[in-house]
Amino acid sequence: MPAPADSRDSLESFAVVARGVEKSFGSHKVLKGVDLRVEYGKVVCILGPSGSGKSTFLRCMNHLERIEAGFLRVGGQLVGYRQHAGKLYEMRHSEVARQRADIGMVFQSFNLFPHMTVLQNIIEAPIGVRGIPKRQAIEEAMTLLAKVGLTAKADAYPRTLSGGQQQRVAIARALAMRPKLMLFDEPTSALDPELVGEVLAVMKGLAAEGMTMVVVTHEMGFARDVGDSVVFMDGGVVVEQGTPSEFFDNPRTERARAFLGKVL
Ligand SMILES: Nc1ncnc2c1ncn2[C@@H]1O[C@H](COP(=O)(O)OP(=O)(O)OP(=O)(O)O)[C@@H](O)[C@H]1O
Repeated sequence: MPAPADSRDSLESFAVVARGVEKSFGSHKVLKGVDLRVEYGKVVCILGPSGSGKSTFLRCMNHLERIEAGFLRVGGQLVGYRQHAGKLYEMRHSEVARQRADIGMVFQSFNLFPHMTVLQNIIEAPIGVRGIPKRQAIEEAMTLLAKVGLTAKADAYPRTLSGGQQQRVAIARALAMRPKLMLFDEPTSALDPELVGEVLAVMKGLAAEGMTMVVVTHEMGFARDVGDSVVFMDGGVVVEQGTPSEFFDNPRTERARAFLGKVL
């Protein structure tokens, strides 16, 4: 059970505050006390070797994984837990759903509904979860499709789209919920190399608009060019956090130097 929140970290000025987050799968401790702060309007890129716990940590941010120690706040609210009379209680499913509505998530594998058109994929949650009138949801979806360059594909089914197009739809679908925070879990890892650029360009546009973004990525160029800060994870902890130039040009730890030596 996570420890009760520390009042110093309940600052609303941070989009995300994590302190001492721990998570195990069986006897395998994957997160061993992760600390992180993300300011509103910033792009934080999480880098690190395979198996270092990056995706697990990201999934904790919207309670897709339940943390076991430490605490995690998004938008000033504890993720997945409610505090009452000094005790913590895990949220009911409906409360978690309400909390997740403010947090957009884009996965490596797109996860579009195959039996729905692009437009239906985008309007489903705004109508069903947010209660937005259908006409308005369609108008907003078309604006988002224009933003990701896919106006012409509104009536297409996902299977007829390239991976890059499907991922751009997935981004539009997440944005349709008007999230305050966007989480990206290796959004280009499943794409053919020639399709990576179109997805990164959409993400770069979002960053320029001031969207708060946490991005787990193996795209070092994106982290360097678009990230406001880079978080380097290894062995279930944050080993370094700094500006991209601090990290890429002057890594402080041997572990970061070894990682960069392999990926650059
Ligand atoms: N649901 C799960 N059940 C059991 N083990 C898991 C589960 N999810 C992740 N793991 C394990 O936790 C460890 C960290 O996985 P995670 O996906 O967070 O790493 P990562 O840093 O994102 O790696 P990659 O860059 O390869 O995606 C790995 O050893 C993985 O096998």
